Amino acid sequence: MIVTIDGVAASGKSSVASGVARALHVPYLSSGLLYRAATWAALQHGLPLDTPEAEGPLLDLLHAQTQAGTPLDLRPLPEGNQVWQAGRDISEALHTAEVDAHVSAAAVLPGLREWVNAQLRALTPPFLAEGRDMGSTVFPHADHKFYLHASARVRAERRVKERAQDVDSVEAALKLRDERDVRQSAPAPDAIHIDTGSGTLPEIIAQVLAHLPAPSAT
Ligand SMILES: Nc1ncnc2c1ncn2[C@@H]1O[C@H](COP(=O)(O)OP(=O)(O)O)[C@@H](O)[C@H]1O
Ligand SMILES: Nc1ccn([C@@H]2O[C@H](COP(=O)(O)OP(=O)(O)O)[C@@H](O)[C@H]2O)c(=O)n1
Repeated sequence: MIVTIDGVAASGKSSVASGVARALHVPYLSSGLLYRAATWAALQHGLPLDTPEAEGPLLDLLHAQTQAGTPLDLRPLPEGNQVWQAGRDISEALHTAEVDAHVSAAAVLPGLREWVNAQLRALTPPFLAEGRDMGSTVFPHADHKFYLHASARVRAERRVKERAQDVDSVEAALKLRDERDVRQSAPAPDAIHIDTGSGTLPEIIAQVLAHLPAPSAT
């Protein structure tokens, strides 16, 4: 079984995916964390991301890291995905305002989208996958699809607890990222839409689970 959970920035995708995945005893995959990791690697190496010409050097860097035995390694832990590189957990560095500000530029590069999608499609179901285009593009034949949304203010008020910024600037940054991500963020036509502003996290997880078959006893 494949379940996709897509939605706008800070709509609750990874928290909901984690709760559902734990209830079902299956892994969840955070596609956004891979986009963030590639962006972080580019920033570390001083690679520009804001032009179409950025794609070649970025893919070369990712390829070279793989060849050197130090690839960006997504670990789909149920309590929260991590990315490791060269024996180090780099996950914390991926959720900074700097990565937030550059990731959408990287995510428009078609070669980077292929790099992410190939890694996700190489995995064996059952799993949940969360991001923007999991249900529309990457796993169009998924068994169950969800699309999460909430007002920009609600999302900013939640995210501000994770960033050292004020709520107005977090809201402005979220809206800007939504605009920049609009191309890959169209909901799959068969996705069930859920407003995560209208309930607590356990309630939203229960709402998703109500649409899914009960987990097997084994
Ligand atoms: N009802 C809710 N549904 C989803 N997330 C919620 C809810 N209430 C609070 N949150 C919080 O919102 C924040 C953003 O959620 P997150 O899972 O990081 O979103 P995304 O993966 O879409 O960026 C998290 O701190 C999460 O715990
Ligand atoms: N399937 C996906 C997932 C993320 N992304 C990109 O990766 C960025 C970070 O995604 P994320 O899911 O970690 O972001 P949040 O919603 O958690 O803030 C997004 O702003 C998009 O630019 C994408 O293009 N396609």
